[in-house]
Amino acid sequence: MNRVAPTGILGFPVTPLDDQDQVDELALTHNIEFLLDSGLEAMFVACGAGEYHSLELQEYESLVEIAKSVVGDKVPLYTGVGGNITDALRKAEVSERHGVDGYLIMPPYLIHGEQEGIFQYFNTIASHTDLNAIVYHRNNAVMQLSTLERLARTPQVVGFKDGYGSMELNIEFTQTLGDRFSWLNGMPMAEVTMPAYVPLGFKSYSSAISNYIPHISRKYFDALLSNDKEMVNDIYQEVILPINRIRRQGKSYAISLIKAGMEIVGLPVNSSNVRPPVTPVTKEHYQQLEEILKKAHDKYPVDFTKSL
Ligand SMILES: O=C([O-])C(=O)C[C@H](O)[C@@H](O)C(=O)[O-]
Repeated sequence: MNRVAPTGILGFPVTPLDDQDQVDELALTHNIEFLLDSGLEAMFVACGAGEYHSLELQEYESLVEIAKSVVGDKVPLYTGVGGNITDALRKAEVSERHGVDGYLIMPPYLIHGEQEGIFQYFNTIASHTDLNAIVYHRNNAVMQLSTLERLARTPQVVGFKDGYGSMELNIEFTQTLGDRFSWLNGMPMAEVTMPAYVPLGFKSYSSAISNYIPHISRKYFDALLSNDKEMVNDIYQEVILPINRIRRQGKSYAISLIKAGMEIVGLPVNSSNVRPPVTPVTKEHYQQLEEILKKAHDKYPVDFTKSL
């Protein structure tokens, strides 16, 4: 097992649902192919953006199976596990059976734990299979350094994904644990905070907007890495900030705004089809996103150039 977490722009495909609330498998295949063709460096299926919270085991398994058949060995494939720990262990087994590279361990369901409990939660799931594991640091799974240091002794744990946003903790972690982990930015619309994360050694991020404008995510990340401040600023002002202003206005826009963006650019997703408590984007926000994307495509037409 290659004990290295993926770096670069990480794709988090949504789970397309049809009008009968069934997973639209053809659409999922198409969308993953689109992300691969756009040069994303890894695929994370059935995670937050993939409506993990609402998937039953059979649906989960078919998502993993489809993703594996499309992704093959082209890029690393990760799944989401977490929530209810018993359920997470079953999903970890499914992931292993289908030969994926690893899983992202999302926070426990609802309950808050002490640091010992958070350690046990992550460690139990990470050591349950031989797959790589990335721990998702956010909400009710916020760690102190000593907890992360303990997890560093578990070989399966290859990555730390921050969705909490404490720069103090991030600096403490990266300074102390350095190369032991790959550091992933998993903040809401991670492009927004990536300029602050790159200097700390975060070499990758989960990108919601890469589901519909992957070429702009790429241009932005390349500009960040090459210190092209003008390009970073242009894309920030023209695309990232305006989309994020909409994103902040909807509690479930981490999912439904992605589906809206995909529908607007012509990908096979019905943005009204989401599962509660997620709600679709309002008409007003949908139209605002349409305008932003139109301008963005005029200024940054699609090209499939992968960074070297
Ligand atoms: O678990 C997940 O789906 C993610 O972390 C990806 C999201 O797109 C996240 O980066 C966000 O909320 O923008």
